[in-house]
Amino acid sequence: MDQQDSADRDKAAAAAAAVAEVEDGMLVGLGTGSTAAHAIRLLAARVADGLRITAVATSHASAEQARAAGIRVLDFAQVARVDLTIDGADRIDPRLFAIKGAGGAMLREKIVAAASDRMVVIADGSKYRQAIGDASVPVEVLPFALASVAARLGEGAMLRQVGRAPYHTDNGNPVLDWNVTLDDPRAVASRLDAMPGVLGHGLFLDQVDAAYVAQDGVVTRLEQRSRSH
Ligand SMILES: O=C[C@H](O)[C@H](O)[C@H](O)COP(=O)(O)O
Repeated sequence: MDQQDSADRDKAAAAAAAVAEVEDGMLVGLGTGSTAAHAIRLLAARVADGLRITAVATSHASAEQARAAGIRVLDFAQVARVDLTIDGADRIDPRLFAIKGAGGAMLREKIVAAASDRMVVIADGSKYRQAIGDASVPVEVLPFALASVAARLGEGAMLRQVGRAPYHTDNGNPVLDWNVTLDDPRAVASRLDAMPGVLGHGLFLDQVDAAYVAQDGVVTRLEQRSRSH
């Protein structure tokens, strides 16, 4: 088995562990990305077997996948609370600090995570580090503020592109991938949170309640002991 197959198997194993937490009657938040796609597939299989749930999605792609697989997806704009959200991450560490947004969904993901009683990250072992820090931080910016925010972030900020065109999120906004030192993630997050024109970013420092990380088929659960939403 090549490395990609084994990472994909680990993504599926982590997803299965999280999907096992879903109970009848729950409103489930569906994350975005290749690992979350496994969770949606496995959840749909449980729905086909009789599990009764509703869901909200953090991206158009996840909503489409879920609906096509038979999951009832509500409009999140009408939803105040979510029971359990299952989502991927680009980096996760033992503090349950995460970097998200390689797929551009971090703003909706953070909004849904903040509305969730429990937010669980699922990841293969390649995402796990002793401390987050070697991935750039995606920053979603109001188009009006693009140049001014890029100037404030400095040389480390690169406009995300698809081919030669600027990438746009599901919200219609551009993304700056910011290569920044993360010795003090809270200071970096506070700086971004306070910057006019920044709509959201991929540093998740207070949202993750638990993580399932799978390496070579072995799933490890990391649990945040005290988290108040
Ligand atoms: O914007 C995308 C999300 O934050 C994803 O959950 C994250 O990038 C992980 O994606 P994947 O499971 O495909 O590695």
